[in-house]
Amino acid sequence: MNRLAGEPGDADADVEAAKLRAALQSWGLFAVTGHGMPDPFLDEILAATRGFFHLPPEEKERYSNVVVANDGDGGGERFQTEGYGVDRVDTDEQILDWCDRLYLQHPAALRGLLEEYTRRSEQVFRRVLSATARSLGFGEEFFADKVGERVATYARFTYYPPCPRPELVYGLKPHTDNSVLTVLLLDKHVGGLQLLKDGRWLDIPIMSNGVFIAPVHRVVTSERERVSVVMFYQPEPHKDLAPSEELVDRRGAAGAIKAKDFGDGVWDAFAAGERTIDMLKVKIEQEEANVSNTYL
Ligand SMILES: O=C(O)CCC(=O)C(=O)O
Ligand SMILES: [Fe+2]
Repeated sequence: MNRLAGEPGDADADVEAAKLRAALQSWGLFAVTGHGMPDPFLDEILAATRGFFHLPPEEKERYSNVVVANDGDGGGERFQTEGYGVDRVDTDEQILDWCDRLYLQHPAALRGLLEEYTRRSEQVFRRVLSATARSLGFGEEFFADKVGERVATYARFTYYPPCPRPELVYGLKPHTDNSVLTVLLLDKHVGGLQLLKDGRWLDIPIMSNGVFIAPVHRVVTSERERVSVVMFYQPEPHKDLAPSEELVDRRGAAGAIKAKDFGDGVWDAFAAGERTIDMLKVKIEQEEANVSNTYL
């Protein structure tokens, strides 16, 4: 991490940025070292995560992502993105995942740790973002300006229970994340994360630090339990998502979509097992159709 920082024109930082670019273009994932977060601190986060998921079901249900529906229809239940439980199930055909999640709500035991982790991993995120811009020959603020000062950070804790038939079910089905960058804190003892590269699924070896992910990935189950803590970084909700003019020859048909609209739809893509980028293309086309209809 430290080597990525440098004044404009700093040759060492340029060399590191070029390595970063190569990693992002070929793999979309890399291990982060030198981030300054001590191992005991990261261990504590993983232990607290495991501790939460080991609580009796009735304790965890206090954070449930299924809540009473206040839709005036006389009761019923409704899924909300936040909270503890399995992901939303839309159809009988949907591929289910062998995991429990805790998203955006944080029990007291995790809160303090998460605040500290949020502060420190945002520094990692910002440094990588600047280096990414640098590696493409832009000023360090190039992407940071697009993301905004108050980056939206979503923390997700995932528990993969021991699975007696790992050959039958994924921990998490193949997907891409919808974040600018994802910082992933991996279980130190049990692997399972796999990455799709040139049509083949490759195991990501266990590393003691976080990694960043952009490509299609999935998690396989095993007979041992596993946890992970994921931080998704997204632009401020009012920001436009669009290809940077500097990065495309011609803007062509690609339009913009609000970061919020994109984020709101990501569950649909995940539940359907679709790539987020494909969904983004469809959304942009729809938005453009709506705009042109307005002017007809
Ligand atoms: O648990 C992992 O290693 C990956 C989790 C993940 O890909 C996600 O939550 O989007
Ligand atoms: Fe993911």
